Formats: sequence, structure tokens, C-alpha cells
Amino acid sequence: PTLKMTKSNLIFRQLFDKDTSTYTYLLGCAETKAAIIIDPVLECVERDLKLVNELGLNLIYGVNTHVHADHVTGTGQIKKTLPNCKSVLGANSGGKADLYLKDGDKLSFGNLTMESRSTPGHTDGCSTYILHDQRVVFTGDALLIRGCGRTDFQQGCAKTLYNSVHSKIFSLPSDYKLYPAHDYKGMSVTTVGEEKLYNPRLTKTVDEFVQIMDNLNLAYPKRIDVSVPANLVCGIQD
Ligand SMILES: N[C@@H](CCC(=O)N[C@@H](CSS)C(=O)NCC(=O)O)C(=O)O
Ligand SMILES: [Fe+2]
Repeated sequence: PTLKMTKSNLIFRQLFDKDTSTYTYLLGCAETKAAIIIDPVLECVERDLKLVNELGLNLIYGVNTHVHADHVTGTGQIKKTLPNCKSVLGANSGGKADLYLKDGDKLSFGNLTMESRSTPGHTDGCSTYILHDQRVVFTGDALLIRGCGRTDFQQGCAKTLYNSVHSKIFSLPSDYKLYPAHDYKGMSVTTVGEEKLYNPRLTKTVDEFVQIMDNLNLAYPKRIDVSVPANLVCGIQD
């Protein structure tokens, strides 16, 4: 039998901010060097732009999965350094951005295409981004590894989140890799198949899920009062 090797044209870097346990993803087209960054953190912008430079990438979009409550986005700061880089946000987020994506919209960079799916529930504007050819998905806080985003502030709604994850993420092929916006347990990646089997919240019925989410009793994120207003204006307040 012959083994068919396919060369991936995706440049992929998962970056981590220890202070807020946030993952940032740098994605680039190997052929054209066009690149995007998903969920950059303000305090890590220098690190991230150094990497962009070292890899010879041309950063054209700074994308957020949602209006974050726990850290200030780096997109506004990135735009100051790279004026050709446009900020991107979900259409229902209520935040300021250069470009808004609604359910089903596609964003292209170089020879790569990313689909945006609206996955509300953690916030109204939460988006999940999918590169079908590469079989990778960026779930933001809608789906975390063996967990999910909380639903007790911003426009949180457990039932909505449950429906979003089941209809827009669990409907994808089971081998698709899922990359969340945070991890608090030292995990870095999961798959659709794994979460459908082992997610302790989302494998339950919708009523059980709502019960679980109503009783998480989590402390509010330490930086919520600074982060939400800042992120509504791309991280930079005039
Ligand atoms: N302790 C952290 C905040 C932790 C937190 O609330 N995380 C959010 C995602 S950031 S909006 C969440 O949805 N967590 C779900 C969970 O089950 O942990 C801080 O102070 O920043
Ligand atoms: Fe969040």
C-alpha cells in the first residue's frame, strides 16, 4: 500500500499567558505568509509580534472569539504597531472592530479559509472558528477541554450554550482538533470525539447541564471590571 503524504500549508503556534491561562493562536499560510492571530493578550503582544517577525509572517487580522472578561485583548495594541492589521469580532458581540463575522461567514488569509460559527451562551457574540481543510477548530470559551465557559455574567445562558455546542461543534467530524481560549488544568488540545465522550458537563442532558452551570459558584475573574469595558473598544480606551 502507498502512504499518501499531504504537506500542510498551515503554520500553527499555540501561545500561552500564564497569568490568565489564556491561549493565543498564531495561524499563517506557509505559501503566502499571510497570518492571523486569535485571542491575543495585551501583556503578551511584544512576545507575539516578535514571533510574527521571526517567522516572516504578514499579520492581516487580529481576531477575538468574544469580548473577554478576564484579560484585555491585544488587538488594539497590535493595530498600533501594524496599521494594516484589522480587528475581527463576532457580529453579536456588541464590541468595536474593523470587521464583523456572522454565522457562516468565511475569513481568508493567503490560501487558507476559516469559517465563523456563531456559538452564543457564554456571551452573545461568542464565535467558533473552523479551518475545515486542516480539521482544526478554535472554540473560544464556548467549549473548554473537559469543560465550558461559565454562563453567570455578560449575556450568559446555559441552555443557549448547550444548544450552540451540540449543534455547531459536536456536529463536526470526531477527529477535528479543538483548541480553546483557556485551560486551567494543563491540557492543550482535545477533539470533537473526546469531548462528546468525556466532557463532564456537555455529555449530560440539557436540564442536568443547566443545573451544573447554575451551581458552579466560581469567583468572578479578577480583572473583569477593567477587561470588559476595554474589550468592547478593542482593548484600547480613548
Ligand atoms: N480565575 C480566573 C477566571 C476563571 C474564569 O472564570 N474563567 C472563565 C473563562 S474567562 S471569561 C470560565 O468560563 N471558566 C469556566 C470554568 O469552568 O472554569 C481569573 O480571575 O481571571
Ligand atoms: Fe470568556
